[in-house]
Formats: sequence, C-alpha cells, structure tokens
Amino acid sequence: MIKAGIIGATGYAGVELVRLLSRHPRVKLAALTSQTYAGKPMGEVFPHLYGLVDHVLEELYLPELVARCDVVFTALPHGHAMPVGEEVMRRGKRLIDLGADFRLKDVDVYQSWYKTEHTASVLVASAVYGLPELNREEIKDSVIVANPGCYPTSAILGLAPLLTDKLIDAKSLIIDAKSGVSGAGRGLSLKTHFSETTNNFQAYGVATHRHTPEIEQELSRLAGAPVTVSFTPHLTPMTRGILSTLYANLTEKISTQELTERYRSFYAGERFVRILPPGMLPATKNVAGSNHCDISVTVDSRTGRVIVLSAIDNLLKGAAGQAVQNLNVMAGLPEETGLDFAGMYP
Ligand SMILES: NC(=O)C1=CN([C@@H]2O[C@H](COP(=O)(O)OP(=O)(O)OC[C@H]3O[C@@H](n4cnc5c(N)ncnc54)[C@H](OP(=O)(O)O)[C@@H]3O)[C@@H](O)[C@H]2O)C=CC1
Ligand SMILES: CC(=O)N[C@@H](CCC(=O)OP(=O)(O)O)C(=O)O
Repeated sequence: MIKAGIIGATGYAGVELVRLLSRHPRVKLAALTSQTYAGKPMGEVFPHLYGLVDHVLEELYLPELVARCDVVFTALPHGHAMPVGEEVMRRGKRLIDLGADFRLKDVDVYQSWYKTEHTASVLVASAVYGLPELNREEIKDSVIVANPGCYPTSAILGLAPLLTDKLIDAKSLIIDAKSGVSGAGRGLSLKTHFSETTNNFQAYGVATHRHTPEIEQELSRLAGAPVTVSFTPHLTPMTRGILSTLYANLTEKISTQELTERYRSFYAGERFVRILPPGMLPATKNVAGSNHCDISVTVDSRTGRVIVLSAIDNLLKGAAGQAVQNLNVMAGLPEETGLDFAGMYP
C-alpha cells in the first residue's frame, strides 16, 4: 500500500482528495493535517465522510509527517509547499503539490505574479507539470509533481491539439472561462459570500490573473515558440465546474468533422478526455463529480475561427482528481485506479 499524507486536508481541494484516496484500493491514508481543526475527527468536521473516514486531523511537525508517508499531497495556499518540497527531497519521498509553487519554471515570473518570494527555487527545474495527458513520461519518475491550476487544465487540454499540429495563429488565442465558487476555496471572503455571488455573473482578474503565465508557459512548450493569450476568468453562481470557451484563428481550411477527428486521434487512449461529436456541447453538469474533461470543437467558417469548449470539475480534473491520476502514473498503476466513475447527474 502507498502511504499518503495530505497537508491542508480541510480545504475544498484537500477534502476532495481525502474522499478519493479513502476509497483508492492501493492507498492508505497515513496523515491528514489541519491547523484549525487539529484533534477533531475528519468525519465530524465533514459529515459527508462520517463513518467512512475515521482519521483524526493532526497538526504535525513536518519531518514527522514526511517520515510517515511515501507520498505527500499539499493542498495549501501558494507559498506553503516550498518547505515541504525540501523535506520530501531530503527524505527521498515524493510530493504532489495542488498549489502553484512548482508550476512556473521561471522563478522571477512566479515571484512577480504571486508577489511571493520563492524559497526553494533549486527544486523548480526538476518539478514536472502534472498534466498526464501531455507529460506522462516525465511524471512517471518525478519526485515533485506540480498539479496544474483548474483554469489552465481546461484551457491547455482544449488548445493542445491546435498548437501541436500548428493549425492556428498562436497570436490570436482568447480564453473566456467561467468557474464555480468552490474554485476560490473554503475560506470566507466578500467575493464569494452568498449575496455577492447568487444571481450574479462577473469577470475578475481581467488581463492580470495569475493563471495567465501558467497557461502561456505550457502552450509555448507545445507550440515550440512563445505564446501569449488573452485570458478572462468569470465567477458564476454554481458550486463546482469550469467551462472555458476558447477562440483562435485557423491557418488552414478544415471542417468541424475533420478537426474533431484530429482531436480524437490526439487524445486516443486517454481515459479522462472525452471529445464530443459535432453537435454535442460540453456542460459543467456532465463532468461534475468525475475526472473527465469534455471537449467540443466547432469551426466557424464564416469568421475563419475555431471555437473550442472545454468543461471540467474544478475540484476533480482541476485539482484532486488530477492529483490522484498523477499518483497513479507515478506508482505505475492504471490511471483510472480510484477514479473509475461517471459524474453525478443532475
Ligand atoms: N479550489 C479549487 O478549485 C482549486 C484549488 N487549487 C489549489 O489548491 C490549494 C488549496 O485550495 P483550496 O482547497 O481551494 O483552498 P482552501 O482555502 O479551501 O483550503 C486551504 C487549506 O490550507 C490550510 N491553510 C490555510 N492557510 C494556511 C496557512 N497559512 N498555513 C498552512 N495551512 C493553511 C487550511 O487548513 P487549516 O486551517 O485547517 O490548516 C485549508 O485546509 C491552493 O493552492 C489552490 O490554489 C488548485 C486547483 C483548483
Ligand atoms: C473562482 C476562483 O476564485 N478560482 C481561483 C482559481 C483556483 C486555482 O486553481 O488556483 P491555484 O492556481 O492557486 O491552484 C482563482 O481565480 O484564484
């Protein structure tokens, strides 16, 4: 059994990870940490896990925590995974970080977008960007996996075939994304309280959101040249889900049917990416509770643009589900282990 510890087990991403790993046939939960709820049973703080997860939340000294585990998951605000990465390295263990601390290869870019000093920059070069559909081989032998952000997961998976096959003008990319409120975490804030979000729909972080450099980094790798994007996130009054609408100018004439086939062959064999047939469009409800990313492509021949839709559950393929998928790749297990289920409907 793989001994797994979760630091930040009481956040939205962390508790979803607890739910998944507690039913994973090859994982034993070795430690669940919390500062706020230390000493309390998990099932008491999160009644949906009552009777299913009997662990007591602990506040542990980092070396003790890492010593107990084969793999540590961090589901913390950015800036807090760096010392964990160092301890994991010292002890020959492995880390899957759900936050942003190891995603950006250029530490200066990280520091300028996150306004946080990077104290473990030496680890960044060896960390692998944990998008299994694109980086599976590097993830297998990695020590630190940087689990992607939720918006980047939906955008990168939606755009990867177009950039890899050089079917679009890379300067024309527009990412118009909408997220449910759980994307902002469990902490209370004016931005996310009920009367601010319900019956409301608003953009935020226009031209300044910190996922922009992450998306650009990975798209540039795929394109083999620098790519910049216009990325606008929106907050929608739902709990889970991201729907990204992606626009780009096509560089060659291609039909919706042909492009759909290109996507199908790009993602052939991928268990979690579903390329929908023409006429069927992704919706957040169809992926909620599953690790799926649903994608549709439509060629607008009138404008010469392609419109890609990409939907994920921000807490599954956008966070905890993808982290479990990465664990499976690292451990040489079938990727769907512990993730082999459809979403919830309605
Ligand atoms: N929510 C989402 O959809 C996604 C989130 N992520 C990333 O995952 C990480 C966790 O996000 P999310 O679960 O939403 O966040 P939450 O705010 O819901 O949870 C954060 C967790 O971190 C702990 N924590 C908070 N502050 C500190 C601190 N100063 N030091 C140590 N621990 C702290 C809290 O637990 P306690 O107080 O009990 O210790 C809590 O369990 C973030 O990096 C986020 O960006 C990534 C993709 C999607
Ligand atoms: C709706 C909402 O607020 N979403 C979050 C994205 C969460 C996420 O993926 O953040 P990390 O990159 O830090 O992991 C935001 O826009 O900040």
